Amino acid sequence: MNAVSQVVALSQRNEAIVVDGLTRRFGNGPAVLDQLNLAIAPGEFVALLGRSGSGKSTLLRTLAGLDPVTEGSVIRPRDVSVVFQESRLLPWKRVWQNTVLGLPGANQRAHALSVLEEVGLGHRVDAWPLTLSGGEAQRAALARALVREPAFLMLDEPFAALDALTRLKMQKLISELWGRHRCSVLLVTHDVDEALMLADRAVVMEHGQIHTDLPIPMDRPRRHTDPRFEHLRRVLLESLGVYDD
Ligand SMILES: Nc1ncnc2c1ncn2[C@@H]1O[C@H](COP(=O)(O)OP(=O)(O)OP(=O)(O)O)[C@@H](O)[C@H]1O
Repeated sequence: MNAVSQVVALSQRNEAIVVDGLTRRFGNGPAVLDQLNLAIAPGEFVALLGRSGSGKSTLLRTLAGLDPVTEGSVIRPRDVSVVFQESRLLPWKRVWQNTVLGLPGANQRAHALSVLEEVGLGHRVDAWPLTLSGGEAQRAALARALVREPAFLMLDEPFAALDALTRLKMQKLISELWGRHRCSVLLVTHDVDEALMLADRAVVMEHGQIHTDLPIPMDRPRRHTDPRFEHLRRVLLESLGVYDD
């Protein structure tokens, strides 16, 4: 069985993500996603890059079921969570209440506490969202995503608004959480180094399609000093058109 049929077979057990010939248009405009194909294996970490306006967020929103499909098909697990650039916490609910919002079942607070502890926010469980720092708010958003134990976690530039040091800490946290939960991850990022530090594969979008699909065969934990890092960075920057003109 080849790799694609393996992924298709797994998708029939609701564990993989398979995007087949996906097209998305807004009104009569050009296709933002143009017969796009992408497969993500269970537990795989994929970084999605591309120039501004190349359709990354549209792809993610479509995968999350937030945007309709014009043509083609999307197969994905039922349990998905999305973390956006801004935390989207409800300001009138405490952090722990935000974390378990909408979840059924008893022991909600204990459940929230354990996941908030896991993301390093155990000391802020009763805080109001507006009193959190940017990094803390994104930790809370991650806790809210993880508490649902998603089979597929989508991250849309979750660290873009954070300062450089907080961003590095959050990358480390994501790497640890993924190591523990082993869900499939799609991370939208503009940051080539972030993709190389975290992902198994980096895919680059262009003209509504996947233009580059680059495996990142480096052991974890990764170091910027790994000699393969510089080579992969150059390949990715080239595919993003950084060296054009
Ligand atoms: N609701 C909408 N109505 C009309 N056009 C839209 C809508 N949402 C997105 N688009 C268009 O689709 C294209 C892709 O947008 P998208 O936000 O997916 O790009 P992106 O790669 O995520 O960009 P960025 O990196 O700047 O966030 C853009 O040309 C955008 O104007």
